[in-house]
Amino acid sequence: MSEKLVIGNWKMNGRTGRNADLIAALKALPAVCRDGVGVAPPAAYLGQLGAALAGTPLALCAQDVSRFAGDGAYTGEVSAAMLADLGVRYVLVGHSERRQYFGEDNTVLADKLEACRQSGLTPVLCVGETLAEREAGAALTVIRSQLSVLEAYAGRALVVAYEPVWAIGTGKVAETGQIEEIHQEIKKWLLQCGRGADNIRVLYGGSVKADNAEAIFSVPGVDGALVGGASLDAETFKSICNAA
Ligand SMILES: O=C[C@H](O)COP(=O)(O)O
Repeated sequence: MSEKLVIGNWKMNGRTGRNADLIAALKALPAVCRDGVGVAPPAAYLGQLGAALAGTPLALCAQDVSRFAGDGAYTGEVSAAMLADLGVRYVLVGHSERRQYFGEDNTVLADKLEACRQSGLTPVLCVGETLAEREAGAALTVIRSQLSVLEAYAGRALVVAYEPVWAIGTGKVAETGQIEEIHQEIKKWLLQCGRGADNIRVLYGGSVKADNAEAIFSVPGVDGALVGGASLDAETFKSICNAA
């Protein structure tokens, strides 16, 4: 896709005052940039950001969603319907930190994808290999297995994010050749599954910073970025958005 999408994933960071400053700075981005920019705050701040972003082209995103679609006795959970009610457009599904710390597997993720579909949310399915898997030559096998959850996903709206686990928060960005290879493979897989890969953005994530964003965005097949740490600094995130 030609128009890039950049999502800032704040992870478990933020306080009301700091959030307001960050959003005020992002609202000052040129309109052409704001169209393809999303912010994923912790669930606790979705209401604050929803109000702050209302009427702007900046997209409200969620970092996670409950696998349970209906209201009910699921203490601590936030449903897709609630996210939609708050104005959320994109939801991260299967981020490597959810897979690592919360044991999320394809069974759980299939439910989350379906919950997103039912509420009209666009899931951002995150895939990526660990360093051990890459060194064992298993990167593509792992990614294909993670993508296989899409075989049961009936929704049309979809974004995929390739995030090599070894590049997340480490400062070690994947080489452009590695990024291009995996993005092309993901698109090929999507096509083989009968999905129009031209309509599905594939983002890169993992140590995207102001000084490497332009090179990453120029890699064929890269349709945007999922940015973690660098999205917490307004000026850095703005530089990344401008590079897109
Ligand atoms: O969701 C974002 C990714 O985990 C990348 O994080 P990072 O930019 O801090 O490496």
